[in-house]
Amino acid sequence: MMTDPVVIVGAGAWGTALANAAAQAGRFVTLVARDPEHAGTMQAARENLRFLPGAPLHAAITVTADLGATTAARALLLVVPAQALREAARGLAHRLAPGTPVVICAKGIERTSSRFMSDVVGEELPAAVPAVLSGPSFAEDVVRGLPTAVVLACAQEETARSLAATLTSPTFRIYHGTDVRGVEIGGAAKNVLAIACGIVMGCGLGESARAAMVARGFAELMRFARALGARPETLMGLSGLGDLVLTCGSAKSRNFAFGEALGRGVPLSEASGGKLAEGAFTAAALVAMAGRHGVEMPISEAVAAIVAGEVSVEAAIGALLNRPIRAEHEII
Ligand SMILES: NC(=O)C1=CN([C@@H]2O[C@H](COP(=O)(O)OP(=O)(O)OC[C@H]3O[C@@H](n4cnc5c(N)ncnc54)[C@H](O)[C@@H]3O)[C@@H](O)[C@H]2O)C=CC1
Ligand SMILES: O=C(CO)COP(=O)(O)O
Repeated sequence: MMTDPVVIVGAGAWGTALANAAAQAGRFVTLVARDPEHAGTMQAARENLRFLPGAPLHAAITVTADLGATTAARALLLVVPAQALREAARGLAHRLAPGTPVVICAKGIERTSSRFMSDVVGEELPAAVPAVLSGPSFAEDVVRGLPTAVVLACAQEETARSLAATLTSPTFRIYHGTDVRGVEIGGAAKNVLAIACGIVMGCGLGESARAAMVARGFAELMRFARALGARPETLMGLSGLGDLVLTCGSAKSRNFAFGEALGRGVPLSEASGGKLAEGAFTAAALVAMAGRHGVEMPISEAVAAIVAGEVSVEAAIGALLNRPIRAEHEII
């Protein structure tokens, strides 16, 4: 098992929840916030009042804004929004020891480059060992110690196993694997599909329509993953099916809530309520990548067009409902 300390960069909701989970697993944790004032308040209040109020920080967590703390990391978790991951990784170059595992916890695709998160880390931190953590897990549940299961993938199987063992606990169960691409595709695409499910519910189309959306969304996710060289069984696991079930079924998901607001007619500029809805940024990159690989993703395309303001919710739903009916096995 890897020795301490675990360093977490990004003190939002997920970084805070993961800090508590790692501390529960017996690790000493340094949580690095970008904003010194936020770090100081968290360290003093022993709570993340801004992003995850109501959950006390474990005593084994130290909060700081000093990136120098990352130099001692034996394992580093990168927990910033997907579109900020490159900047955050760049800030760590020249600090990390070669071979340091960097566990990417963001769920998205970089929209300016259409790059997956592991590729961004590969470009910015070429001496690090990239790993990806994903799966059905609301920060609010994890920080309270409710039972959760996620998956951690790294191309080096032994590193995946060791990282998972370092961070796992009876209530935060980390499975491990080597299919980095599959795990990151599941996390990125489910956010886009959760927006679609939110739209369905916000429009009042009903639970049956939502179930159809989950099943057809899963089918397009599988087509995409296969074309990108991921293993289908990865997407049938926690990152993929597991996370679709969670985020397409709960208004606690920020992506779902964003879609639901759009479905209720809230303007695009207000629909997120100031919260992070990763799928809104990832949708266009996902669809562009699918296009380059000749993969049809009609639901994701509809979401991308809606969030780009190119089509109304009503027109997008009408287009989906009027697609030709084909044999189901031809389109899975
Ligand atoms: N909240 C949740 O339940 C879960 C979130 N995630 C993923 O984790 C990622 C982060 O999400 P949350 O923590 O929930 O978002 P959040 O909005 O709660 O917090 C984001 C944090 O990142 C910081 N940040 C932004 N840009 C930065 C930069 N360049 N350098 C350093 N820090 C920076 C912000 O100051 C903030 O502390 C997202 O990709 C999300 O999909 C994954 C699983 C669960
Ligand atoms: O990824 C998550 C749960 O697995 C969190 O979902 P949201 O980002 O939609 O809130």
